[in-house]
Amino acid sequence: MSELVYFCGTMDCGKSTLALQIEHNRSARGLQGLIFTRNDRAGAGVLSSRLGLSTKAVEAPDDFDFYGYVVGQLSGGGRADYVIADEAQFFAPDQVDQLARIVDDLELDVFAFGIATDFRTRLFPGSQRLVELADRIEVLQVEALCWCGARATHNARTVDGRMVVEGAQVVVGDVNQARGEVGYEVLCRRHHIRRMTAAAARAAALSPDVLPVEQS
Ligand SMILES: Nc1ncnc2c1ncn2[C@@H]1O[C@H](COP(=O)(O)OP(=O)(O)O)[C@@H](O)[C@H]1O
Ligand SMILES: Cc1cn([C@H]2C[C@H](O)[C@@H](COP(=O)(O)O)O2)c(=O)[nH]c1=O
Repeated sequence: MSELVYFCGTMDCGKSTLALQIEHNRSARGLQGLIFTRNDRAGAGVLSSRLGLSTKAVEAPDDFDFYGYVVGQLSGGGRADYVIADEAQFFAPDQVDQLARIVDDLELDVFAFGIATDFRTRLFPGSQRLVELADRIEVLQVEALCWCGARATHNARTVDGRMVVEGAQVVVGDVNQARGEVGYEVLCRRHHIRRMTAAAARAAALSPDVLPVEQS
């Protein structure tokens, strides 16, 4: 039975790496997949992982018809044994419906990868639809960690090093960005709610308010 599987986790937890591994293992056995992505940091038409691996992919903008594309491939004599879709949080809800239709009508497995929530802890529309429609939701095994050592469950956005909670939902970027740029940091819920990034925690630890009082 074919499945729509949604692999989700925070930024930097290994989703794209897993997508590349699934692709590698299946193509090593002679299967042929269709690989889609949207807004990968490495540029259009690329699925890339921070481990340095990447592969070519079909860029899927907002008006892209996943179902139509796969049907076009198959009816044109092409092969498609499975589908991989990275950065799925950026897909429109209708596009996630198309992915489900690929599973149900064309009987192909679809493996979708993406973060669930944005920098304000709100679900992306595409992620919400994946939660609603997926046969299976898999949370990645390798945990990204908050600076405090707890499992990171949320994505924070920083501007010039400070955590922000207002702004456009979509801003392509990365963790560990230089000062002055929009960046991201993964945090546990406790520290996301307190807006306590690693830099803020360091600053608080150095603050005179928390230094021990000298004994006279
Ligand atoms: N130099 C490194 N050595 C080992 N593992 C690394 C290194 N750099 C990144 N990684 C691993 O890659 C993960 C990020 O993988 P990636 O597929 O790019 O994440 P995602 O797609 O979820 O944002 C990190 O959590 C870490 O486990
Ligand atoms: C939290 C958050 C993230 N993004 C962007 C930043 C990155 O370009 C991607 C996530 O990619 P990754 O491979 O999972 O690291 O999403 C965004 O646009 N808005 C957000 O709120």
